[in-house]
Amino acid sequence: MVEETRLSTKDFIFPLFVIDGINQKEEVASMPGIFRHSTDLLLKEVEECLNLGINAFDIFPAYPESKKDKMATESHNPDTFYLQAIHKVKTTFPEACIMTDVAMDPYSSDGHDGIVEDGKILNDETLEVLGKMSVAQAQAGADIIGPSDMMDGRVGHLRKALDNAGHTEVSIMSYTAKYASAFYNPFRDALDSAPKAGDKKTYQMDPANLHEALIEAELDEAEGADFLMIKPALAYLDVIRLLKENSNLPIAAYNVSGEYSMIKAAHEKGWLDGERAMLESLLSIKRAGANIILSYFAKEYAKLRK
Ligand SMILES: NCC(=O)CCC(=O)O
Ligand SMILES: [Mg+2]
Repeated sequence: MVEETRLSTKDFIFPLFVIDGINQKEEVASMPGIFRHSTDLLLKEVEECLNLGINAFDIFPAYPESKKDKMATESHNPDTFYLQAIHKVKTTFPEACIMTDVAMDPYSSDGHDGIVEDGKILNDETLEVLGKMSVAQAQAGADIIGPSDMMDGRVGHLRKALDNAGHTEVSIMSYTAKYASAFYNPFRDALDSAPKAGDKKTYQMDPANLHEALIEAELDEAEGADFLMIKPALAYLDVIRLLKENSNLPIAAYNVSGEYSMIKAAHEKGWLDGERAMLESLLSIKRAGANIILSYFAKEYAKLRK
C-alpha cells in the first residue's frame, strides 16, 4: 500500500532487431538472450510478446555493408526489407504499437547518423534524408517515429514532412537528450553500425551536461515532439528527473544495450543476481520519472510478471 513506485508490463517498449532473409535467428554475441530475426520469425516474436502483455515495439534493421552508402539511400527505398517488415508486422498485428528508428547509421557507409563531408556532419543536408526516411516509415505503418540522430531542428522538419505527406497521426518520440555514451557498443554490434571514423560527440550530448538537456527539451517541445526521451537511462537518472519536472509531455528512457549486457555478464560470472539487478534498475528508471521504458529486459520482465 505504501510502495511508491510500481512497474507494469505496459510501461515497456521492447526493441527488436530485424534482418533480411527467411528463417534466420541469430543471437547478438554481446547481448545474451537478444536475437536478430528475419521477418517471418519476427512475427512469431511479436506474437509471443503480445501474449505476454507487451504492446509496443521499437524495430531496428541490421543491413549488410553492401547496402550502405554515404547518403543512406536504402533507408527510403520502398522495397527494402526493413520497411516491408514494418508493414508486415503492422498489418498482421494492428493492435501493436510500432515505433521505428530515424537516423542514417544503419544505412551509412560512414557509420554516422548524418551525411559526412571532410570529417564533418552536415546537419541541414541530413534533415532532407531523415525526412524521406520518416515518410517511408510512416507509409509502411509506423505509429511512432524515433529520431535518434540528434541533428538540430529535426523534430520540426520531420513533423512538417510527415504532415505534408498526410501522416498527421504519426507521433514523434524525440531522442531529446541522447548522450555520447560508452554504453551503446553492444547495440552497434547488433547492427554492425559503429562509426568508421571519428565519434558522435559533435552531435550527441556531453555526459557532463545536465541543463543542456532542458534546452534540447524546449526545442523539441516547440518543434512538435509528442514524447521526450533520455538515453542512456541508468547513468542519467538525474536527467530523467529534471525533464519530468520541467515538461508535461510523456517521458521515455532508453535502458540501452550496455546497461543490459553488464547485468547479464555479471550474472553469468555469478557476481550478482541478474534478476534482482534487472528489477532494481528498471524500478529506478521509473522512480526517476520515466513513464515509458525502452528495454531489452522487457520480455524477461513480462515473463516474470506472468
Ligand atoms: N537508436 C537506438 C540506439 O542507438 C540504441 C542504443 C543501445 O541500445 O545501446
Ligand atoms: Mg536537439
